[in-house]
Amino acid sequence: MTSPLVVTGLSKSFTMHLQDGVELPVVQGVTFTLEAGRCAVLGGPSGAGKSSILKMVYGNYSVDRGSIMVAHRGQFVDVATATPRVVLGVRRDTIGYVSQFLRVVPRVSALDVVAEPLISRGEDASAARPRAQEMLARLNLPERLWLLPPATFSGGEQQRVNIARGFITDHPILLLDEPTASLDVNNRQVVINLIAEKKAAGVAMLGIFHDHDVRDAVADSILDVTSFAAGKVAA
Ligand SMILES: Nc1ncnc2c1ncn2[C@@H]1O[C@H](COP(=O)(O)OP(=O)(O)OP(=O)(O)O)[C@@H](O)[C@H]1O
Repeated sequence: MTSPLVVTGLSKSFTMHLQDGVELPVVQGVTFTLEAGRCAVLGGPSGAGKSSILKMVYGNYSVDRGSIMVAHRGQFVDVATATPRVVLGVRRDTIGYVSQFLRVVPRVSALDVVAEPLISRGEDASAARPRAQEMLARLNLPERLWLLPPATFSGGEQQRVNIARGFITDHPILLLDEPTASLDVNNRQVVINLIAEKKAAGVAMLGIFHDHDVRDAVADSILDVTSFAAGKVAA
């Protein structure tokens, strides 16, 4: 089977313009392949560049060298060099992203925040809203909160809205940036179950999990970010 995501020789440094243009190397030569139905976890110490890799794959950070080939609408596109228009298409149809924090939109209810990715992909609101309710119920968000905007929710409540929004779609690739960071043990287990269901559905996942129990439960392979620059071969 063709891999949905092939990353080759990815390198990036940041130029600190306020400090005489000092170059801060972040990652070098990152090379890996994601497989459908498996979850690869980025490992390595704090500051090794794990989040930066996710942001490059999602097209949020520019890339200095290397390629990010994504199977998108029946062909491969290189996110590293794609136009913003193509990157938006990749995000709509191919790569989903569950970040640690919810980007709160004023006056939009939690239910609509969760249903929105389905509606923007052409699903009817009448079908999308019950699915959003189902996701919020699974993540134990109290029903009294569903019609309120999440701006005043607790950190864990906001994160659950964010997870519901990220997992509701059927993107074939899912990026997970510490989705369980502020969750209690019950809700962590819900996320572990959601990831298992995505695997069964053939979704390829790339994630960062600082919680060892969650990492052990979901990881099919660990990609040590520091090993690439040293020229070692990744799992
Ligand atoms: N936008 C940016 N501008 C400048 N430096 C940045 C930027 N984003 C990340 N960095 C730097 O790149 C390095 C890697 O950061 P990154 O967040 O990718 O690491 P990480 O492995 O995800 O860390 P953690 O496990 O602590 O979240 C850090 O030294 C960070 O300060």
